[in-house]
Amino acid sequence: MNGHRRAGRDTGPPASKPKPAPPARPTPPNDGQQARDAAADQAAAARNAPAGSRGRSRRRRRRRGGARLPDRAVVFVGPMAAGKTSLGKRVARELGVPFIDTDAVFVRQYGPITEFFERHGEPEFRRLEAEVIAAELATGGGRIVALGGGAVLTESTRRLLAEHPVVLLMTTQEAVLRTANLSRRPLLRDDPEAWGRILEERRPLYEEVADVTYRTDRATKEQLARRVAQWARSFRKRSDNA
Ligand SMILES: Nc1ncnc2c1ncn2[C@@H]1O[C@H](COP(=O)(O)OP(=O)(O)OP(=O)(O)O)[C@@H](O)[C@H]1O
Ligand SMILES: O=C(O)C1=C[C@@H](O)[C@@H](O)[C@H](O)C1
Ligand SMILES: [Mg+2]
Repeated sequence: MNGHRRAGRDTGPPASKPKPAPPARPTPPNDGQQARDAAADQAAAARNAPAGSRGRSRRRRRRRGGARLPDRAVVFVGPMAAGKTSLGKRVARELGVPFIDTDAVFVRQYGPITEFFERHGEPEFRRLEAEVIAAELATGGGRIVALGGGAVLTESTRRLLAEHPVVLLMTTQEAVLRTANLSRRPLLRDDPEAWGRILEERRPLYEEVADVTYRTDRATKEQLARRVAQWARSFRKRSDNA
């Protein structure tokens, strides 16, 4: 599992694997790849099924009856501009649950993040960001919560994530520089190439908290939203089985 603490599909570290230039987005439908992705999603769901429910008949029954989203936040983490906000919104729509973006909650409470960084510095941002996240995760009910790119730096946040299904979104620096609006991201505004360096520093933390990884530079938002929604419906934390 390439260092993942819990089971899930890991499509591999994008920055360190030699690979052909990524296709221009949106990625054209690729039936072979889609079939492989669907099979991988089902395998991940089966691995995470509650103890005693891994037989084929139980899985079939669950598909027919429609698996339910866990009664808690499904959390999106990942590097800056990987797609946590835009994909999170789509997955929430797909599942019919609320979407919360903790960066947006922060902005409502404390003002624009770029200005906050300039006035108060990163440590104060992290302290308040962790408070915002803890408050959101304490709210029950099925929903999607997208975190800021650096939220996993805070240990108390990582501890809270152990109780939630966590989706790691990964992409490449090339894709980010092509698509993202860097002026809204204070850590990248003056040095866009810092994206890769920051990712390498944070990668172990992302992998520590993640239950599953999806690459957002290899499929359209629509394709990914369906896959992630399906995964979220069938995923159960190991602690749920006790
Ligand atoms: N397949 C995809 N999935 C998600 N986002 C994509 C995809 N393809 C392109 N994008 C684009 O990537 C950009 C970055 O997305 P977004 O703002 O959701 O990232 P983020 O992870 O929330 O970033 P931050 O860490 O700064 O909050 C957006 O312009 C989005 O439309
Ligand atoms: O990766 C980061 O450190 C950040 C990502 C954004 O989502 C914001 O939370 C903020 O700009 C910091
Ligand atoms: Mg975001």
